[in-house]
Amino acid sequence: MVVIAVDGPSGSGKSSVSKGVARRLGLAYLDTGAMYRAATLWAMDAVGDLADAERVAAAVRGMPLEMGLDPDAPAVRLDGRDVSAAIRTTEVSTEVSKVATNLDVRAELRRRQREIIDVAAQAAGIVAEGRDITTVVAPDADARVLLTASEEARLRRRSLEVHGAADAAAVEATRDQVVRRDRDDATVSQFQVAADGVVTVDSSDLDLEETIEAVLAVVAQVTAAR
Ligand SMILES: Nc1ncnc2c1ncn2[C@@H]1O[C@H](COP(=O)(O)OP(=O)(O)OP(=O)(O)O)[C@@H](O)[C@H]1O
Ligand SMILES: Nc1ccn([C@H]2C[C@H](O)[C@@H](COP(=O)(O)O)O2)c(=O)n1
Repeated sequence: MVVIAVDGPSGSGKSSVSKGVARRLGLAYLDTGAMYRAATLWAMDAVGDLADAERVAAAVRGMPLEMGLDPDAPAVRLDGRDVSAAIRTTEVSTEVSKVATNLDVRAELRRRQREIIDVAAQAAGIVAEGRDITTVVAPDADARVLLTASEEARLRRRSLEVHGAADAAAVEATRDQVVRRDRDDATVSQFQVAADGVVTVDSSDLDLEETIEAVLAVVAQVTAAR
């Protein structure tokens, strides 16, 4: 019965590290960014114009979303259809901040995220990751971590993931998905500086396994101190 909250900027490693921590501790895993991506896909189909804040929020309130919580297969379903791949396209990545900065959408997704976390907390527990989990969605989580990495490291990682290379051209092609998106998202969430009681883990010079170990060490330390 443990709740672990992880926030951080794009490419800091939140998803990979949170899944690793959930696996190691036998916990559920919630990718809240995937919920914003699913909302974007749903609103693109249902509304079209993502600048129409009221219609987008109404569509999201009616969105039939199911979040898989298995860290080995966190499937995302919309109206029964597996959209795990469809929510990761460049189009959704480019548009998602328009939906994530809609305050009525945030209120609806926050309500759903809290419900999922509350149910999971009655069982083994959960690792939930995103931009506002440590500060807004689950500020009472047992362990709260801000996962950071230098802009250079984050651009290199995302570039390797998307383009299979980290040369200057590939890094430039990735910049919008990392730097511009963080700038837009930071207008509604605080994920660049740790809030009070949130422990920062800087993964710039760590590999994935070392980062998972560093987060597990924070969890062990803060839960032992309770
Ligand atoms: N410590 C690390 N060292 C090297 N590569 C890493 C590390 N952490 C994550 N990565 C790699 O960086 C890429 C981005 O990681 P991930 O998708 O987990 O980041 P994220 O913070 O969830 O990003 P976003 O918020 O944009 O979805 C992945 O290819 C992942 O394997
Ligand atoms: N708690 C959250 C989670 C995500 N977002 C926004 C920020 C991103 O642009 C988008 C997709 O997230 P990603 O899959 O890249 O982690 O969703 C947010 O505002 N709050």
